[in-house]
Amino acid sequence: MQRLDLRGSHVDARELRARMPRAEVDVEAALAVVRPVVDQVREGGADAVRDLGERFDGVRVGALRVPAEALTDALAALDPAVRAALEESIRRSRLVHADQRRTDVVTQVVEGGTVTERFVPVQRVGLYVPAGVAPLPSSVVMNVVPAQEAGVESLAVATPPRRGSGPDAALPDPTILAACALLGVDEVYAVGGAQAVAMLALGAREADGSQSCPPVDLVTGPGNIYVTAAKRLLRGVIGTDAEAGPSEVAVLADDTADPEHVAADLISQAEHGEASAAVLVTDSADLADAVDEALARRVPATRHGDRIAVALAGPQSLVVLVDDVEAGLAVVDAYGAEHLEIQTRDAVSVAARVRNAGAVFVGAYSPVSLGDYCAGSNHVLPTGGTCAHTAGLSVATFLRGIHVVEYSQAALADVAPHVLALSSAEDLPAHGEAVSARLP
Ligand SMILES: NC(=O)c1ccc[n+]([C@@H]2O[C@H](COP(=O)([O-])OP(=O)(O)OC[C@H]3O[C@@H](n4cnc5c(N)ncnc54)[C@H](O)[C@@H]3O)[C@@H](O)[C@H]2O)c1
Ligand SMILES: N[C@H](CO)Cc1c[nH]c[nH+]1
Repeated sequence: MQRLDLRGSHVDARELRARMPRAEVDVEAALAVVRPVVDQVREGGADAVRDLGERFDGVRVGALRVPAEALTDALAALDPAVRAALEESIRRSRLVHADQRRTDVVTQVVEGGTVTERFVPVQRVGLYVPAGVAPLPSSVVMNVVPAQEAGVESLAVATPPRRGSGPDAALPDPTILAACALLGVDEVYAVGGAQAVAMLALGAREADGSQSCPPVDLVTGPGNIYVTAAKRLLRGVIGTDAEAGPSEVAVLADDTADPEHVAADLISQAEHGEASAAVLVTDSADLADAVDEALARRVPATRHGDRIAVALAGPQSLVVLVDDVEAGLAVVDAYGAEHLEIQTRDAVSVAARVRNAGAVFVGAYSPVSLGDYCAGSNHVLPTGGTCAHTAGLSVATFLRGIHVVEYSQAALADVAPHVLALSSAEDLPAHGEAVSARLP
């Protein structure tokens, strides 16, 4: 990996941010691809979705919605070890997400005047599950469990169809289907990429006028640049979660870290694809050298070594040398990684001081891939530095807090002079008149 040596230099947060590279993800170019895709789905409905699937996934899907038997067959055929793993992942995820449920909050503002924040689930949501480079059944769990725990009534999963011409071609990956079945999800569409986001957002009708996919209110889930660009383009028509694009890991480590662990963790996220980012921030040049040596050994030996090597050699991946862990904290905060590992002395207190990260993994035995599958935490996390303003997927993503205001006449009369003063300050007297009309 390339090196950035910040030792001895005092760089402020803004400059640090500018010097920490990201993958060269050209969202503008992706938007140019995605805009006509969205227009085509808007105008052509279900047939347009089929045409786009044929173009981008190399397979023409008949029924966009996966038949119920395909879901039950996939579950019946699921490898028992994978089934047990998915069940454990679901169980842990439910524990964490059930604790995120919100109860209504009633605030007595004055005698006779209350404001209640009532948490209401989004009615219908679309959950995107990636399957381009690799099918991600774990992303079914990460999308569906928080939506279910929030109490969402209607949820639809969209995921790309498989290429080829065998009996299962044009159906999604069978483990993804089995995960949906395990979670009781029966509305699954064999549609991927930007056309999936457009179909979920706009709905898709068949040529005979029947509704193939009713539109949703919110689309969540990770995906590649086209999925991300479509979510950005359709925001407003639908709500969206964070931009969960190409995976990233940053490791803040000192000389107590095990270089084999660090190398294995950097490789694990680089495995997602050539645009993935792996960053090591350390005050130990010896550790940096040992990690480089471990990478040189491990990358060629692992199954997806080719794409990992591209990701690690890319401008988005690097080793940053700093004076001490304090300076390292400033670097990782400026970078704002999707996943941040703390492998230092006193990792718990270092982790407690992190301000920007999608999720933080503390100490030697909390590798990022534990969070990908079975920690109980959510793996749909903000990338590209968007953790500075947006959190990863949780029950809160699927809830809206609605304020319910209830004042008595006396409580209204009490505050009326203030309302009248503000309405006249804003030159909106009718606002004030709506209050005075109620008072004797
Ligand atoms: N941040 C997170 O929380 C998180 C979690 C899991 C995965 N991820 C990321 O999600 C991404 C998944 O991407 P993926 O590609 O494997 O799967 P994907 O399902 O997101 O994308 C595949 C789809 O992209 C469309 N597509 C492919 N090439 C296209 C082109 N040239 N023009 C238009 N559309 C095209 C196709 O329709 C295909 O079905 C990875 O980058 C991974 O790192 C992120
Ligand atoms: N690392 C991904 C989040 O960036 C999540 C994932 C799914 N499968 C494996 N990993």
